[in-house]
Order: sequence, then C-alpha cells, then structure tokens
Amino acid sequence: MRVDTIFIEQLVVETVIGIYDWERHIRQRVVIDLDMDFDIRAAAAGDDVEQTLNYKAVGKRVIAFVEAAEFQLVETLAERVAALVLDEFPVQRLSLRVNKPHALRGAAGVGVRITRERGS
Ligand SMILES: Nc1nc2c(c(=O)[nH]1)N=C([C@H](O)[C@@H](O)CO)CN2
Repeated sequence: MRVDTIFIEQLVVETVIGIYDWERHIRQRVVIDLDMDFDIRAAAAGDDVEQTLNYKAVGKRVIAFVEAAEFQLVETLAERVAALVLDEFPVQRLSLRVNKPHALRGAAGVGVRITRERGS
C-alpha cells in the first residue's frame, strides 16, 4: 500500500517538563518531529491547500499546546500531542518523536518515539 507523509521536522518549543523540583520552575526546549500519514494526491491534482493537511495549522496547534503544558515525562507529552493531532486533524496514523536536548550529559538528546493510530 502506498502511504504519503506530511511531516513537521525539528519543531522547537519551550515548555515546563521534567521530574525534578528544579525543572518545575523553568522552561526547557523540546524538539518535536511529526510524520503524518496523508494521501496527498487530491491536493496535488487540484493544487489546493483545502484538500490537504495544512502543516502550518498543525504546527501552530502543537506549539500552543506544548507551550501551555506542564508535564513531568516526555512520554506524557508525546502521547498527548499524538492524541491531539489525531482528534483534531484528518490524520489516521502518525509517528512522533519528542527530543529533550542535553537532558543527559554526554548525549545530544533523549526522548521517545511513538506511532499511534486513530481509534486504537
Ligand atoms: N523515560 C524517561 N526518563 C526520564 C525522564 C522522562 O521524561 N522519561 N525525565 C527525566 C528528567 O526530567 C530529566 O530529563 C532531567 O534532566 C529523567 N528520566
């Protein structure tokens, strides 16, 4: 089966995130990658943004949600962002990566990568 992807890469957002006391009082950077299954053929045929998944609309919604969030775990942030995109946009399936850069000394980043489907 052919699957097209609309993606948002390296979306940088500042949020409250972390399990330690000191992390509850600061904002830290997370970097989000989002790969969304979407059949682009109709939009391409009509050259029409109304027939596609508007990545700007998705990105703005994700930024607003993450900026307002105060989760402890990157796992929770990933699950909630995935649920939001599946609920609010015509996406059947997505993969999402949340990277918390420099959270672990010696590592460029740490985090989670998940794949979720609508209704599962
Ligand atoms: N699996 C996880 N492990 C850890 C998390 C997390 O969100 N998921 N968070 C922390 C701390 O907040 C850390 O990022 C602070 O540097 C530790 N382990």
